[in-house]
Amino acid sequence: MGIRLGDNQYGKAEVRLVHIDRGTDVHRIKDISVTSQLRGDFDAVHVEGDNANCVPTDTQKNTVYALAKENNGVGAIEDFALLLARHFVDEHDCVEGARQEIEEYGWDRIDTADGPHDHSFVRRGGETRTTVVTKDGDQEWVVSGLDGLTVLKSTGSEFHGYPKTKYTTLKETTDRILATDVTARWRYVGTDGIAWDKAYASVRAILLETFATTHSLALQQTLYAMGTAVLEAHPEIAEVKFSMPNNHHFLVDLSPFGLDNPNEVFFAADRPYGKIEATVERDDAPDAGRAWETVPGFV
Ligand SMILES: O=c1[nH]c(=O)c2[nH]c(=O)[nH]c2[nH]1
Repeated sequence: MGIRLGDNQYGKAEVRLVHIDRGTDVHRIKDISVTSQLRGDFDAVHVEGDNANCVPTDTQKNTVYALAKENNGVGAIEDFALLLARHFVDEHDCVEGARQEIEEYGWDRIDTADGPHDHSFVRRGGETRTTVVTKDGDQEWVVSGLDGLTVLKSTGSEFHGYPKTKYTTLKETTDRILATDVTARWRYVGTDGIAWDKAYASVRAILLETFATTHSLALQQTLYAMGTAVLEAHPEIAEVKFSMPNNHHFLVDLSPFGLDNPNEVFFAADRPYGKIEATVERDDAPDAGRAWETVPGFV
């Protein structure tokens, strides 16, 4: 009987780190969650319980904190994830690759009567910035993105012309609310010379601008327009993946109360919701390699 260990990776998940830059009295805060995973020659620990090659997950956690200090802070999460991945692969012969995932939670300065406060902050909405660095030997891939970018337009959205069957009840509309929570992931080509923070701010702004200014005939069309606008402005990005709920707003029937309701009062349903997912990609994009992998072989 032949049984062997297949694909595997291990590490510490959701290492929460807050770094305060106290360089001046105007402090800066960075708030992240790091999930470190190592890949390599780990047969012995799985098969025999021989830990000689098993870099403890506790050490991986400590490394996250120590490198934040030695690096004088986190910087762009893409740079910090690359730093961690390179550190683990360089430090241990048995570590052949790594997957370093970072989520970043934004904080804004509290606006006081005397202006933005030096060292008091308020969490920025439900939005999260993300990155995943995958390293395999000398090869590196960076996939960045955002979760929870909640947007709504109160007009400028239609939906009609779809097939009708005996089960169709949906009314065609030329004026509806369009609302979604954008989850987006974009794959960078290479890692050198990319101004990660600038690129992130630009992609986010393009997503918002395009959502706002596209007259929508379907959420699918809006999604495609958003991805196209990102790729047109960013040659260093090869593809963008989206997952976007269609957060339905149903017009409430107020006729029992003798009231008409010309697109003013809505029931905001939380479920079920449409779930619209697509990749917008360049037809000449370089191969994605292992960029989208979670566990190799599991995708
Ligand atoms: O933008 C939309 N796309 C759909 O696929 C769909 N399906 C649906 O019922 N409403 C909508 N709206």
